[in-house]
Amino acid sequence: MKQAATLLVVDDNPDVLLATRLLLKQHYERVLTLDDPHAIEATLAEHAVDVVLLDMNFSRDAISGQEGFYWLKQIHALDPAIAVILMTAYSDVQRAVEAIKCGATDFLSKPWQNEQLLTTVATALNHGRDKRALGQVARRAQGLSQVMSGAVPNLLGHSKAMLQVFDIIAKAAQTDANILISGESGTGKELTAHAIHQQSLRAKGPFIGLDMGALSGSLMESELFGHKKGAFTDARADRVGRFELASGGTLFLDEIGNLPLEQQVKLLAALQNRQVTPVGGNKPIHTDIRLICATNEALPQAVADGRFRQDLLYRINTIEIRLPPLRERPEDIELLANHYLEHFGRKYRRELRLQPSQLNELRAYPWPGNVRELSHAIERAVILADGDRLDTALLFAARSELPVAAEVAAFANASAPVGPLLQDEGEPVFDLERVEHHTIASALRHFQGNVSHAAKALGLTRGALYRRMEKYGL
Ligand SMILES: Nc1ncnc2c1ncn2[C@@H]1O[C@H](COP(=O)(O)OP(=O)(O)OP(=O)(O)O)[C@@H](O)[C@H]1O
Repeated sequence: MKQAATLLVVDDNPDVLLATRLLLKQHYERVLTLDDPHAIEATLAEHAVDVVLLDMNFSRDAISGQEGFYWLKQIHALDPAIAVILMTAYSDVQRAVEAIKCGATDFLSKPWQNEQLLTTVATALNHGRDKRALGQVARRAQGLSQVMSGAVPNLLGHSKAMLQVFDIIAKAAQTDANILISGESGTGKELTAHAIHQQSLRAKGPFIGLDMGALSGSLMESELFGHKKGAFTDARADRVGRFELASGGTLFLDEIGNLPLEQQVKLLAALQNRQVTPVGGNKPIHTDIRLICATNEALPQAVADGRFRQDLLYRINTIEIRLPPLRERPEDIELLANHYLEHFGRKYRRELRLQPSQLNELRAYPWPGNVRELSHAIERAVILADGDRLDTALLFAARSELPVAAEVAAFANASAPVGPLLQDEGEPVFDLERVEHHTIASALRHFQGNVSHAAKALGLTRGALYRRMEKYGL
């Protein structure tokens, strides 16, 4: 049986090309030949070549062998993992050593025995594959260290609604089905995606996330599929895309509703064909991922509005998990609040307890920012607590800072001038930080805790808004 490999023979002697091709064709799936080394670049761009057999002497400079060295360097500049065997009729040990030092995998002197040629090609092929695999591991490791975060907290809850969620997670985790997680901001969609990955057969593989709310369309494409050096102005080196990084594991696409239509087509094709082509490249890369998407908007509505492709929605929502907002599961508040109290108590070395009346207030509050808001509220109250008691006012500090309706209305209408923030006595506030804090709180309140929408209205990326929310404890 022929081996799946592509070989390229470059020699300006047509007899050598014919003889080599006839011999190698019996053993390898594809054998390409070139009589002019200037065509090497175009050939390598078109085909994934594993081994090049390269003549050392072309007509320009028939005996020194320098031309062979020149083309060897050119090949490795295009793809350092290609195995190159140099061939010459003027063999000597000195040149063999030089060729290997310059990166050739092996050296072959003409005329050769067929057996000798086949053994050299087979060895070079293995060598090239090892080198390619090592390169991929190194590139993936580099990419992974950039996108993987640290330990992930557990998904907590004992309400009926959350028990149902845990049940779906356990069942879905055992399959490779695509999963769509929906829910308001801060309900734990990302945490749920981690939980699925950790319980799945891919748990030992990578978990790679990408927030579609934080990137522009073209950047998203390059992040998803990778890019080749020179594909666009800032592409100074090849970049591995998240699809490739997630191979063997899980790819988590947050805020999938923000993916522009043009990129939706490409994502659909990547999922259907199980391969991606980096931006500026032409060689598809096979991928093996489980896809989990998250959204805090109703995608069927986005489909009805013509903003989201129906075929893509069907492809990504084989299993749907809806995370209930915290206000629909007040039974979970005590568990979560005590969890965060202990967590932040340890972090800030404070021993604090919640009073039953405080718990009742926590249960009654609607938590538009869901679990994220609850955790921030507890963290702030722990930091600012006096003695061993939590101050109820501190727990709800964010609530008391929420803006009045008139300002929300002004904010909602972008064309209406928003007047200065007024203190109680009617004096304008010129403290930028306070104004920023107030405006962000207004936006979040107006969009009912939807971070993406608030970020868009504020002209910030979701990442930038989250950083400010952390800063102001929102
Ligand atoms: N059930 C839960 N148990 C413990 N922590 C939770 C739970 N749900 C959410 N959290 C915490 O709340 C915060 C927000 O969670 P996460 O980022 O998963 O929410 P999200 O729905 O993906 O939010 P967004 O849509 O804004 O990205 C995180 O700190 C997370 O650890």
